[in-house]
Formats: sequence, structure tokens, C-alpha cells
Amino acid sequence: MATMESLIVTVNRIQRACTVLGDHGGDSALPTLWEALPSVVVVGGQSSGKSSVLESIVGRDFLPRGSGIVTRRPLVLQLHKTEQGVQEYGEFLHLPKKKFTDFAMVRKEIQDETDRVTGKSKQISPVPIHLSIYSPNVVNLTLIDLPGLTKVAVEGQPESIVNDIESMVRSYVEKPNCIILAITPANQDIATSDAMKLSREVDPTGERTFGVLTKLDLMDKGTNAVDVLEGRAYPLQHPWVGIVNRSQADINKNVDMIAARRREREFFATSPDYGHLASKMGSEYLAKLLSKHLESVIRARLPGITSLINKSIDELEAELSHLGRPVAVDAGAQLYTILELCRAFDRIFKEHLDGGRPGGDRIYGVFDHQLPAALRKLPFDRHLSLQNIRKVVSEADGYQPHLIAPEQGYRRLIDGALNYFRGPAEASVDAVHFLLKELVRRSIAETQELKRFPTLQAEIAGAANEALERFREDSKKTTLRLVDMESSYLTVDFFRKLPQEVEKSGNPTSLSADRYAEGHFRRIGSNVSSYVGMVSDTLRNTIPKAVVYCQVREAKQSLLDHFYTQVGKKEGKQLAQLLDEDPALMERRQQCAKRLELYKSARDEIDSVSWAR
Ligand SMILES: Nc1nc2c(ncn2[C@@H]2O[C@H](COP(=O)(O)OP(=O)(O)OP(=O)(O)O)[C@@H](O)[C@H]2O)c(=O)[nH]1
Repeated sequence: MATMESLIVTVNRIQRACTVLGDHGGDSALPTLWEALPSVVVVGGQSSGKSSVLESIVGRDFLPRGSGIVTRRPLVLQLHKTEQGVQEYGEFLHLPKKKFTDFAMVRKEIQDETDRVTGKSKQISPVPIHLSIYSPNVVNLTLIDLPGLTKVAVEGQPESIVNDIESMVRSYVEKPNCIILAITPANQDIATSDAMKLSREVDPTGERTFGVLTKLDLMDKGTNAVDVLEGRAYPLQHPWVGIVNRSQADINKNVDMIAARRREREFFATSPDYGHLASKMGSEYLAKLLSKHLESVIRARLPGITSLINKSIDELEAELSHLGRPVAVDAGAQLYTILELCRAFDRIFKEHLDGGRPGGDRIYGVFDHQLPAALRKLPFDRHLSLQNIRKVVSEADGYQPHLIAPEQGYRRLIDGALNYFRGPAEASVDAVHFLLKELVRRSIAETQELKRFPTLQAEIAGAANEALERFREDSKKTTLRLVDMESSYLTVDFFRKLPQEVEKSGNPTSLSADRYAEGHFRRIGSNVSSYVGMVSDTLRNTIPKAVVYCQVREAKQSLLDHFYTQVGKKEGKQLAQLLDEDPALMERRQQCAKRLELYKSARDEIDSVSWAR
């Protein structure tokens, strides 16, 4: 069964994972775990004694000192209690494996690390520094030290710093999971203390606020803070704790922390004003109080945190699967990815043709409706008008009119008529071409995996359209050839089966008289017309066959064949160019992946301890 202590240890680990993986709250674009974790945040005006309180809780000098705004990044201070006799040391998250046993070096590292992010500009930054202290003299506790609230910027600092600090502090204390350690010096007006003002605003009922009065030893003679410490003057849900830190003179004299703690104990024990409160005063008591409270808050919040973690993991996984896997770096894997994407597109395109998706049926519409309609509309009436027949036949006869049947006239009339079939043949090819193009466009749009890669998307669309263009050329040649074939050799049987004029009339003299009369030409017209009708029936069947063979079948079988050959010849760099993702998307995937890693490690942390129920 886990002890209470392991709860704080668990949360400490999750907090560290948050910093490693870039979650310090305040980023609304990603779910944050940082903000859900309970923590103790130290707030107070400048010189209120924040650093002194922290050092006294730790029992060590380790915080930077100086004038102006010294704390310029949040310091997440994680205290880990160790066995008696084990050497104390500090360890920074940004310098893992380096144990600081000299606390003066800890102080220097905090300063250096602050400057590393903020520059020497004295700006502030919300990126926390994580410091763990392992010591037998601490209780398990996590405290976050923030820049002191201030009214004026000092030299070299931008005016905005006053507001920047306030918003940073506010962003911490606003969280409902934040336990506020409000530091107020006793020798100032408590009502106007920065810490109390802010905590009242964000926690009006005082349930999250621990009031700490520092500098009790500096109060004017004859005054005391008993009213406050006993909870009458400024009541909070938790008891006020009075503190006596080292004075500046003590610090200058290098009075060590252990001696200072002893002196603090003596101060309360011997004080006529506070003697009766002595067991509930001082920094050691404060540390224990906070540790106990933090544990109980964590315990209460844990179910909520667990469900938040699970929910966020689901959300992030869903988003990541939507964003797709990251692009591989080596050329082989890139080629594989490109081919996979092509295949995904090709699959959808085929589904459109084969009927899994809509659109393919419109091709049949061309054969069933458009082509027959176009054939019906051909102007054979005009071509085979009596007048034109007469003209064509006479011209074909030349100076010597035909004697029996106008062989040449027939041929010319038929040739002229067959020529008209070129139009519908070409139109069918074009109509199917545009339908195929439209299906390519739709298939590209429907290939979700391709959306990430606009360049590849455009290349595939280009290659597919080029291929369709080639198929169209071929199809045109083939269908026109069908028409030309009809002209090049006429169906002999048709004419042989025609009733002979001679037999019909049975009278050769009347035949010759009739030869240049209307009836004769009308018969020619009707013969040509039925021949052309027969060809039309044939072409209505053969043109679709040619179109499907040259365009539809080719599109299904080898739409991207050319493209595959081209891609196969490309070098690594060119392949990478095809897979150039939208940078915003890449960034987002990285962020989501990092955040997912955080949530998963947090889940593992929580799973690894079995909770005392
Ligand atoms: N006598 C006495 N002096 C104190 C006490 N607490 C703090 N001081 C002194 O007050 C000064 C400011 O204390 P710090 O702990 O540096 O205050 P701070 O809030 O961290 O200040 P900044 O980081 O500059 O905002 C130092 O000189 C301390 O020695 C106290 O309880 N008694």
C-alpha cells in the first residue's frame, strides 16, 4: 500500500515530465496537465521574505540574492526527504546526473539558468527551472517560487515588467489546484500587502490560501500580530503561521540556517506575545503543515487527474491518427510512402469506376444516351435530299452518265455520309475524358492521406491528367479508325441483297426513261440511307468498345504507370520534396506527440502506485 508520501513523489515526477515535455500551462492549443496538478505557490511583494521562507523550509542557503527582481523564472522546488545520514544534494532537471552538494553552486546555477533563457535583459520568462533537493532535513513538498510582485520597474527593465510579473503570478494562483502561500511582512500594513490582495481576489473564501507573516521580530515595540495569527483580524480557512527569518545582518554574518531555525524556535518559545502559539509557528511547522495539506489535496484530486489524463490521451491519439504518421527520413521509406499514397488514390479512383463510389455510371450514360442522340442528330436528311443526290451523282458521272447503277455516285454519297460519324466518335471520346478527369479530381480530394502533402497531391493529379490525355489521343485515333474502316470497305452483301431495278420494272425501256427521274434518285437516297443506318448501328456498338478499351480500361490499369517510373528515378532529396508537409502540421504533430508522451508517462506513474483506499 502506498504511503501518503508517495503521492507527492508521484506528482513530483509528473511535474518534471511536464517541464521536460514543454507543458507549463498557458498554451490553450494543447491540453495541459501542468495546470491540473496541485502545487504550492509562494507569492508576496518584493522583500516580503519569500526567499527567506523557502530557504528556511529547506534549511539551506541556495537562492540568488540581490537588489531588484532576482527571481525572474518560476522555480519549481521539489523537496525529497531522504534517510538520516545521507548527504544532502540538489539536482536540476536541465542538468540531470549532476549532483550539487555545494549549495552556493546551486545558487549560481539558478542565476545562470535564469539568464540563459531571459538573457541579461532582466526580462521574465514563464519557463520554470526545476530544482530537486534531497535531504534528511526536509519534508516531501513541492513549492513554486515566483517573481516578487512589484510596483515599479528598476533600471534596465522594461516598464511592462510590473504587469508581466502580475500576470505570471496570477496565471498560477488562479488555478483551482493552486495552494497559495501568501507571504506578508508583519511590519507592514497587512491589509495592503500584495500577497493578501491578490489571494483575496482569486480565493475569496480563503480555502486555498495559507497566510504567512514574516518579520515578526521587526514589529514596532509594543505591537504584535496575535490578532492575525489567532485568525481574528484576517480570517482564512487555514491557520496563519508566523515566521522569523534571518535578518540582513544575520545573513551578512553568515549565520547558518540550522542556527537560524534554532533561533526562530527560541523566539517563539520565549516570546511573551506568541509563547502560547509556539507549537504552531515557525518555518519547520509551516513545512510540515504544507506537506500534509498538499498530500490531502493530491489525494482528493487524483481521480479527477486520472480521468483528465485518460480523456486527453484519447483526444491526442485521435488527433495524431488524423494527422498521420511522421514522414520517414530515408529515401527508401520515403519512396514507399509515396507509392502507398499513390495506391490509396488509385484505389479510390478504381472504386469510382467500378461502382463502389459514384461517377462511373456516367460513362455508361455517354454510351447509352449521348452517343445515340448525337448519331440521331446527324444531318443525313440534308445530305440525302433529292437535290443533293442528284448533284453528287451527276458530278460523279462526269460527262458520261451512268448506264446501270451510279457506282461512283453511291460511293461518294456513302463516303460523304460516313464522314459525319467522325463528330460523334470524337465527342464520345471527349465526354468520357472529362468524366475521367472529374473522377481523378474527386478521388484526389477524397484521399485523406494525401491532404498532408500538397506537393505530392498536385504531382499525382498532374500525372493522372497527363495519362488521361494520352489515353484520349489513342482513343481518338482508334475510334476515327473505326469510322475510316467503314469508308474503306463497304459491306458488299448489303448491295447484293438490294432488289434489282431491272427485275422490279421488268421493262428495260421504261427503265432508261426512269433513270434520270425522281423515283430513281429517291431509291438511291433510300438505299444509301439504309446503308448508313446500318453503319450507324455498328458504330453505336463499336465506339463504346474502343473508348472503354483505350480510355477506361487503361485508366483503371495504368493511370499512374508513367508516374511510378518517374518517381523510381528520383533521388532522396527530390523524394523529400514530394513529401514536403505543411510545416504547421508537422509542428502540430510534434507537439501532440510530446504531449501524448507526457500523459502516458503520467498514467504510468499513477498506475505504478497502488493507492491506499
Ligand atoms: N529581521 C528579519 N529580517 C527578515 C525576515 N525575513 C526576511 N528578512 C530580511 O528581509 C530582506 C528581504 O528578504 P528576502 O527573503 O530576500 O525577500 P524576498 O521576498 O525573497 O525578496 P525578493 O526576492 O527581492 O522579492 C532580507 O534582507 C532578509 O534578511 C525576518 O523574518 N526578520
